[in-house]
Order: sequence, then C-alpha cells, then structure tokens
Amino acid sequence: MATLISDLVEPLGQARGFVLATVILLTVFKIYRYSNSDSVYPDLPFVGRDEQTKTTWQLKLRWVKEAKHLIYDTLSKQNKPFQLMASTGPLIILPAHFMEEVRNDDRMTFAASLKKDFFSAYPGFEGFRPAAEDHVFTSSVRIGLTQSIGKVTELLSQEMAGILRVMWPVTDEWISTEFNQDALNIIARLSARVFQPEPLCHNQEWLDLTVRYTVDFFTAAFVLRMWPKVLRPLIHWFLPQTRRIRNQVAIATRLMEPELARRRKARKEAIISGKEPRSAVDALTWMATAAKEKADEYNYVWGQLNYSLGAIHTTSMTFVYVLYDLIEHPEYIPLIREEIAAVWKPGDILTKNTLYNLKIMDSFMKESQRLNPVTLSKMVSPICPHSGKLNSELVPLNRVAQQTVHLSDGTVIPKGAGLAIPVTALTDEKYHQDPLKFDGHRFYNLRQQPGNETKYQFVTTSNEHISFGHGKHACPGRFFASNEIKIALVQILTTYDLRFPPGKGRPRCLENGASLVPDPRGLIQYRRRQA
Ligand code: HEM
Repeated sequence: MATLISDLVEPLGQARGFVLATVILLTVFKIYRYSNSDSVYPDLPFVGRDEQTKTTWQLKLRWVKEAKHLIYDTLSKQNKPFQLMASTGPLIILPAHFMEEVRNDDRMTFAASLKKDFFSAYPGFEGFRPAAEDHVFTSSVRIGLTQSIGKVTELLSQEMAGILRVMWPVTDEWISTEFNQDALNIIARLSARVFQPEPLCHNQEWLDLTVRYTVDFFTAAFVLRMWPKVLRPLIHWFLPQTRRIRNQVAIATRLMEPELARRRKARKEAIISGKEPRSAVDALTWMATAAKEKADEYNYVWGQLNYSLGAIHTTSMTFVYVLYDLIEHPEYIPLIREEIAAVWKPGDILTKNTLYNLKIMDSFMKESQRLNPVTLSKMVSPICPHSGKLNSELVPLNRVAQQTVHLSDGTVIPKGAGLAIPVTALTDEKYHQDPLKFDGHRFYNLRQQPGNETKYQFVTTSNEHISFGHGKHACPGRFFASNEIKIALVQILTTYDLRFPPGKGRPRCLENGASLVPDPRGLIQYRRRQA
C-alpha cells in the first residue's frame, strides 16, 4: 500500500517541482527583463550596443572588457556627449571641454555619485556613507587634516624611518620585493599614524583591515552592480563579498570601541568640570570638530573607514607609479638626491618647508601622475607604462545630477543620471608639448617662468590637470598624499639603490573596465645605496 501511494504521489511531486521551478525561472527572467529597463537617457547617442551585446548584463561585461576603447574611440570620432552602460549603470560621458561648466555646479554632486555607485545605504558599505551623506567627513579632511599638515608631516617623517628599518633591511645584495604590497603597507601605516591614535595606529589587525576592506569593498560593489537592480536589496544579504565587508565593519567597530568609549568619557568629564576637552591631533578630533553639536552621535568607525577608502589605495598606486617611473628614468635619481641633500640630512625630521623645496621631485611626481592618473572608482591610465601605448581615458570627475540640467550645447542631463569627464586633457597636445613623452622636468621648467610658481605644483588642479578632480570637490586630501609620497621617496632614495629585476623590466598594469592598476605581483629590487 505504502509503495502504491508513493508510486502515485512521486510523479505528482515531480510535476509540482517542475511547475514550481518553471514559475521561479519565469519570475527571475521577468525581473531580469525588468531590470534591463535600467533605462538609458533619451536624446543622447548610446555607444556599445550591437547584435552580440544587447542586454544590460552583456553591456556591463563589455564595459569590463572594453571601457577604455569605447570611451576613447567615441571621443576621437565625435567630441560630443554620449552615453554607455558602465558597470554602475548608464553613464553619460562628457568631453573635457565641459569641465569648466560642470566642476562647480551644485546640481551635479560627487557625494550623490558615491551613494549611487557604492550602495552606501547597505550594511558593509558604510565606508563611503560619511562622504556620501553630509559635509562632516569632507570638512574634517578639508579643514582638520589640511590645517594640521605641518604637525602631521613631522609625525610621518619619524614613522617612515621606523617602517623602512623593519621592511627593507639594508644589505649590499639586491633583494627582490613586491612593491605594490610594500607601498600599500607603507601608506596604510603612515596614514594610520595620522588618522588613528596610539595604540590603534600600530595595531596590525587594524592595519590589515584598512588595506583589505578597500579591496573587498570595491570588489563587493562591483559584484553587486552586476546583479539586476531589483534583486540587489535582497541579494546583498547573501553574497560572500558583501558578507565579508559586513564582517569587516563589525571588526572595525570592535577595534575602535575602547578608544571611542575613552573619548566619550573624557568629553563628558570635561563638560561637567567646565573645561575644554583635550584634543589630540588625529582624524577623530577633526571629525568631532566638524560634526559640532552632533559630535556625540557621529559614527567615527565609518568615518575612519572612509579615511582609509579615500586615502590608502589612491596614494599607494600613485606612489607605485612614481617609483616605477624613477627606476625607468634613472637619470633623475642623482638630480633628486642632490636636491634632497641640499635641504635635509638623514636622521633629521622632514618638515613641510623642506618638502616644498623639493621642486624637481614635485615636477617628477606630477609628470608621473599625468601619465598614470588614479581615481577613486574608475581608474585608467591614458598610457599603459608597460606597453607605452595610448590606452584610454580616465574619468576622475564623477557626478550624479540632482535635478535636470541643460548644458550649454543643449544636452539634457536627466535628474538622477550619472556623468563623468575623462582625462583627455592630460595627454592633449593643446596643453602639453610632446604629450606622450615622459619629461620629469616639464613642470619644474614651467614653474621657473614668472607668475607660474604655484600653477604647476603636484597639488595644483586645473581644467587640464584633473587627476585630483577640479573645482569645489577637488580632492582635499591631496596635500597630505603629496607629503606622504615625498617623505617615503626622500628616505628610500637616500638609503637604497633601486632597479627592476634583470630581464624582467617594469611590471605591467592590469586592466578591468575603466581601471588600470599595478600588478600586485610586480617586482622591484633594492640594495644599500652605493654612491
Ligand atoms: C594620490 C592620492 C589621491 C588621489 C589621486 C585622489 C583623487 C581624488 C579624486 C579624483 C576625487 C574626486 C574629485 C572630484 O570629483 O572633483 C577625490 C575626492 C576626495 N578625496 Fe581624494 N585622492 C587622493 C588622496 C586622498 C586622501 C589622502 C584623502 C583623505 C585623507 C582624500 C579625501 C578625499 C575626499 C574627502 C574627497 C571628496 C571631496 C568632496 O566631495 O568635496 N583623498 N579624490
């Protein structure tokens, strides 16, 4: 009897399973079709769609594989606005001549682009929430960090000497090292020394977390973007990448809580006794000052994660490219060493003024950044230093329109649309003589001309130099980043000789969409300085 019943029910069960599976598949398909209506903007040419590339998914994959070529080829044929499907959704690309019009226009904001492209409302993605949601974080960098740059530079100088002593033993033998990882460790440690108080700034778990969180954060955002929009509010709970960053935020909270509790207590006691609370020189103080009466409610853990996200990888990649360029153009090394020797001797503290006098170094760094620009979200160099070929364009100026905007040429940017301006100007011969040639003296020479002294510094932004953005939202951390890199270079160049491993040459860059990043396995060699 039992066998009879199961004989009758089993096929029924299978049929029910089949019907259920079909319903689920149809629903997913419908949702997917729906999400394909990730609608594009009317009246703007759409680039990248063809017979093989029709759905949103295929278009996003095309962005991953060919973003640079899509942007560059289109702009070289028609210097007009167009749209394509980026991994973040439809994106309007504006040619460089729109920079002046867009850069200070409050109707198109950088914060909104962080919110849209980096899911700042989802748990785990809190690392960009401070910059996306209000002005406190950005003000803490713009005012707090910048005003403390003198004190901070001296701290960095002491820290760097300690880092190198442990990281690179001084020997007469050439030693190989993966410089991308070293640069990340150096910049993470220097940054932590300034952003976090003792003992957290030297806590290895915190340092590893800040480096890891950035990589995992961008990976999680990338993976989530590839899912249809309507599924994201649900799927983000289950993806391994998003679970990982949620876990990292929890670890950051655990690590920071003792210091936060100590500061809350000190603030309360100071208020009761009618005194001003004692303030340390660190990012916790700058955020508390910027938050004013809301200082008690501010989320300092997210703020610290935002400091790491904004500061570590951007600065470390810039540093990697500068060092590679120095090894590739070794004729600049004695000139820069001479310049260093004129203002500093080993063992002394490096000050803001000493660094200001390193003008060949500054020019070399700006030239390196011109040819290897780095941005927060979408990175690509116009020239791949490995192949020497013109690669494509970088889009460091990302905005989202908060209302419909009519541009001067009649282009309509709909409310909610993402837009970006690529860095064509960095290699445009209208602005730079022989633009594809590396000339470490290029900006040094320009600064010698009357009236130009401050125009061509590493930290100066302009319509032609947008590696740090330009206008109201230009990167406020660039002065700090510049000093970090200079301090690291002074100590490295005075202590070590450098080269690429014989027979290997300059490490290549890895491409992904509009990103071009240093190969994490790329090697350099160092040994005790011989001359
Ligand atoms: C070489 C290193 C760096 C590069 C290449 C870089 C690049 C950029 C770029 C391209 C922007 C967007 C600007 C725009 O849209 O106009 C930006 C914004 C920003 N950066 Fe940086 N950055 C670097 C280092 C740092 C550091 C060290 C910090 C903080 C400690 C920082 C904090 C910020 C903040 C807060 C913003 C938002 C500004 C605003 O919305 O007004 N950056 N950065």
